[in-house]
Amino acid sequence: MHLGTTLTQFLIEEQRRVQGATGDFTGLLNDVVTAIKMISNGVNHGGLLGVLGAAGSENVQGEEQKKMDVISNEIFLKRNEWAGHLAAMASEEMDEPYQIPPGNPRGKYLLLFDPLDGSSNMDVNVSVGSIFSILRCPGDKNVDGPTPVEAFLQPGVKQVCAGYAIYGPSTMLVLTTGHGVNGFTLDPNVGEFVLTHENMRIPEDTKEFAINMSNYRFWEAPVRRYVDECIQGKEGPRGKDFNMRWVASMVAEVHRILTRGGVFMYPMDSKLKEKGGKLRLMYEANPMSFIVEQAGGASSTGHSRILEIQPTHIHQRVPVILGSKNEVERIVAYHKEAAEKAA
Ligand SMILES: O=P(O)(O)OC[C@H]1O[C@](O)(COP(=O)(O)O)[C@@H](O)[C@@H]1O
Ligand SMILES: [Mg+2]
Ligand SMILES: [Mg+2]
Repeated sequence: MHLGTTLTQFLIEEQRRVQGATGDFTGLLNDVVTAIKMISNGVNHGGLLGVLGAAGSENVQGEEQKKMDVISNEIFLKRNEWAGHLAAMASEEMDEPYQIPPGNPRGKYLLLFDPLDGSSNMDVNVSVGSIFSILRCPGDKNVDGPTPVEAFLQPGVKQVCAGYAIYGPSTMLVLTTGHGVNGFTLDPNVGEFVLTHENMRIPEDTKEFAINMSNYRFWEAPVRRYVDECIQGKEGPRGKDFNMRWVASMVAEVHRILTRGGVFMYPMDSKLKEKGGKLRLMYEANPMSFIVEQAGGASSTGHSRILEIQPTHIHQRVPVILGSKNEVERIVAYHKEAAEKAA
């Protein structure tokens, strides 16, 4: 594959390498990509299309929905419900799994998505994104009746594909099917994603961290220790100065980490304890962890590898610490030391 390859070409080539591929997966990704192009168009036009501001509703998580959250969710559903690739879908914006409408063909895959990530950034014209994860649906696709929630409850290691789109100065799509990570940039004049970032790798070391510092007083001791050591800079135990970033859009943070390294944390804290964390396992943490690991990085809750968590709920939340491998391993070691001391 060479730079300049279109995403369509890339997908067909990749499927050729998989013996017995039916073209189903390529068809599914094409529909996901069409949804992403439509959302990109809406995000880019912003105020011109009247898509800024609140929708006046709340999602299943009790969070205020932005107009563009609702529109993006609808686009994902409509682009993916008709072609017969999917058994069902699950979204951040919907309480229950979305069933393929009666009369439409059903397929063997499950699609999970956060249709618009970082949507609080929409109104201030800062980067937002979409995140998706594809799983195989267990069982027989021709069985009548709705796909049960249990079909979705598979650990992240079972993902067939994960990706995100970032709607920034340019629109990019970054994805993995378990053979490394590749980035494509949307050429708006042609309407095609073109391979621009081949085999993306995360440097193992970094001098940059991302965390919402306003939660400092709620954090657990190992995270405080890590951040305290970073901000002591050259004079502290790390012996080097660190930089900090917080975009409040996980897609933007992960994209920066894939581009130049770094560590991103939305850790457990005392006010999130009851919920289990801030970020959602199945359509935020799992797809991002798959991408990060495929790029040579690491991803953990602080105590365990995110991709190995057995989900119990489609909207389950988890603490997330991901990025440059050596830094994530250091934070995990701090958690282990603290747990051993407490025991
Ligand atoms: O409000 P905070 O604490 O800055 O949280 C920001 C985090 O919440 C999220 O925006 C959650 O995503 P949604 O916009 O999809 O709810 C993450 O992308 C981001 O990392
Ligand atoms: Mg999100
Ligand atoms: Mg969202």
